[in-house]
Amino acid sequence: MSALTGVILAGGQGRRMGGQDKGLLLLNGIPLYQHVLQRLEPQVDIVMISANRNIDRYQLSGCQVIQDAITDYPGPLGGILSALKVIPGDWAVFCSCDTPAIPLDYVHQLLQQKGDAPAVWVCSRERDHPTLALIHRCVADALEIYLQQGQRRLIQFLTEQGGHAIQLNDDESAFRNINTPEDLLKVL
Ligand SMILES: Nc1nc2c(ncn2[C@@H]2O[C@H](COP(=O)(O)OP(=O)(O)OP(=O)(O)O)[C@@H](O)[C@H]2O)c(=O)[nH]1
Repeated sequence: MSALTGVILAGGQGRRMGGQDKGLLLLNGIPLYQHVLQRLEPQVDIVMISANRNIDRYQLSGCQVIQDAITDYPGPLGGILSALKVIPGDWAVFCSCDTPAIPLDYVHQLLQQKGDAPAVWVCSRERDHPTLALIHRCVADALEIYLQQGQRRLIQFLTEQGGHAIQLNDDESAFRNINTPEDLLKVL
């Protein structure tokens, strides 16, 4: 397999967080995206960060920062498309910047169980987590058309491409994501 790139999705608007850049919020004194970076880095060959503001702060991590080609906050699929266009290998594995306790083997589990699918994503016992996804760059052209049509639904797109969910049985706390100030207080 060619180089596997991990991509931290940190390009959202954070409306439920009052418009703050969620990836830079401090959890135990460390920016949220750094928690993800620490857990993702050992699982992949390269890490890139998908961000649309505070680029210089994300660059301090030493990772390449990719900005969305579509500029009006197209949602996670916009970050996924921009990343698929620049990764050096065939596959990228994605993770939201707001999920600081991702399993240390989720990439391994996705790789082991993907079969021939061009895209797989995590589901836990409770729900789907489509921003924890392993995606082949062959879907990039179809994704560009999907976004040009104004469509934004991640699971729908991945399913149309022949993708499927893979269930991981880790404790639900591994998949907890932080969307609101209350969520942040709960994990502090
Ligand atoms: N590159 C990129 N990433 C995004 C975009 N929108 C969301 N994301 C990322 O995708 C993940 C899930 O995003 P959400 O929590 O649904 O959206 P959000 O904009 O961060 O927050 P809300 O505005 O409160 O929904 C987060 O890691 C976001 O940073 C976008 O337009 N571009």
